Amino acid sequence: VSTEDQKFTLQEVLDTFKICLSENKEVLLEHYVAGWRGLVRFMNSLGSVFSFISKDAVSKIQILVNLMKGEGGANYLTIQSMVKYEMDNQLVDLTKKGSFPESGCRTLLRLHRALRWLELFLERLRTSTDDSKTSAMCSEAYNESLAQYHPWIIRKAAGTAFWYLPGRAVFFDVMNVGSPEQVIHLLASGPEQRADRFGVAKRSAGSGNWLDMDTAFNDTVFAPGGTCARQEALSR
Ligand SMILES: CCCCCCCC/C=C\CCCCCCCC(=O)N[C@@H](COP(=O)(O)O)[C@H](O)/C=C/CCCCCCCCCCCCC
Repeated sequence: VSTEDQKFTLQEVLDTFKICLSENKEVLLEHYVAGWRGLVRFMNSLGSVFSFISKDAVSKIQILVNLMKGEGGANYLTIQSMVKYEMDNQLVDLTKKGSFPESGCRTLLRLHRALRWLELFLERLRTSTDDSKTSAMCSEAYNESLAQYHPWIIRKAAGTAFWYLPGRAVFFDVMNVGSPEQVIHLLASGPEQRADRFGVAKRSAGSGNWLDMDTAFNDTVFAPGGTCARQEALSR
């Protein structure tokens, strides 16, 4: 049995995100990428109807891996060093069809927004009941997060794929953490604990969500002032 085929648990994936955070509170890209690989394995185990979604995640993971392994790899140890390097060297595309569609900043922001969807979805799963519909939970979480960044055609395709999601019991099963009660217990840790778990905690008091990368970018990476414009540009 190859490593790829071995059973994996949600706990392991969450732990991988947890160790993203270095002692000096920087986010280690290597572990962030490893966490994403775990999520892709979950997605792949849910059926081929989601392959267009996992393919996009995989290609974005690959962009980060290529940057980490490339000539400038030393600059891609942490999110903070990556953003500094790309901003200092004008490697970030600031227009919709810019020169750097595969910048680390742009790519990571998109992946990180997807983690916001996951946060919202897992919270719904935690508070759901036996007869709750995963398609509705998924769709609500999507509409509250990623949908605002996606064009109509992607929203439509995502909405269609959600109808093919397995039921709540299957989700609990693939998490591989034990009984439904144990799953709920795992998911029950408060937002602050989850922040640590995913390793991308908010940095400043008063900011919003634990996975609000836009805030994290603001607080930790971009120089004070003028940050909104830069974020806007990255969002395109
Ligand atoms: C045991 C827990 C179960 C959960 C298992 C799933 C875990 C996976 C976590 C997240 C998956 C979402 C990955 C999607 C990345 C999307 C990044 C993105 O926004 N890409 C778009 C923009 O990119 P650029 O064109 O600007 O480069 C791109 O256009 C998107 C293309 C694909 C469609 C994305 C639809 C997203 C749906 C999110 C819900 C995922 C449901 C997965 C099924 C469980």
